[in-house]
Amino acid sequence: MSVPHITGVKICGLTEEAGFDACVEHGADWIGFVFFARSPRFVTPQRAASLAARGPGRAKTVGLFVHPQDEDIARVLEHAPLDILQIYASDARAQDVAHRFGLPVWLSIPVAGREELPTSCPVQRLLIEPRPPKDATRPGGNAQKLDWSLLAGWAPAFPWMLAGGLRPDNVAEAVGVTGVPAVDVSSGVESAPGIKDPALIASFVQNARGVREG
Ligand SMILES: O=C(O)c1ccccc1NCC(=O)[C@H](O)[C@H](O)COP(=O)(O)O
Repeated sequence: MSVPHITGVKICGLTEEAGFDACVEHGADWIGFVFFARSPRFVTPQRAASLAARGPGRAKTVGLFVHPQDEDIARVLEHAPLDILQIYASDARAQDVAHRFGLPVWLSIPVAGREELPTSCPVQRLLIEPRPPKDATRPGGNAQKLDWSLLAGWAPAFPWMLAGGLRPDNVAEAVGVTGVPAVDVSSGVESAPGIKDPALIASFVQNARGVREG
């Protein structure tokens, strides 16, 4: 008998209580805080700490950093209890961060074609997402969808996650087409940039998981 595999769900870019509480209530696996100042989802380390203190339930907290210096990460960790560091950086820098901070590191990999899919994982998990538009002001969180057909039949031996343009109404198809073990969403569960909608969070988690449950 095969054991049902449940899709992991990360909700990224929490800034306020209602959204945070909805992630906990609906059983998100990971809750992300964005420490990139030019993002509408930016939170201070103190704000992230105060949200996390509400009790993340079974969820783990993920801190997102863009090409961080060690001091940037250390300053956040002084206040906010992060379980995982998600970074935009080179493979070597990501490994360096993992060694320095002793925390699992997830590395974002922008992809535009099948030839860019990674063949190995230098850290604990890779986040596969689309390359940002040329005029983007941030490398992720742009509600831009990857061509999922690039991932059909891709079955790496390492942990990975799909991000970019996912929404409650397309996540089941994304999981079905790609077979991805975990998904990441930000814009698709927002009522306005930086403001999460609890009802969209509920639907997203349910639809992401529905593909493989039951
Ligand atoms: O969200 C941001 O503002 C952001 C800023 C800088 C780097 C990354 C950022 N977001 C990354 C993510 O939240 C995830 O990759 C997300 O699932 C994809 O975003 P979206 O397409 O908005 O769902």
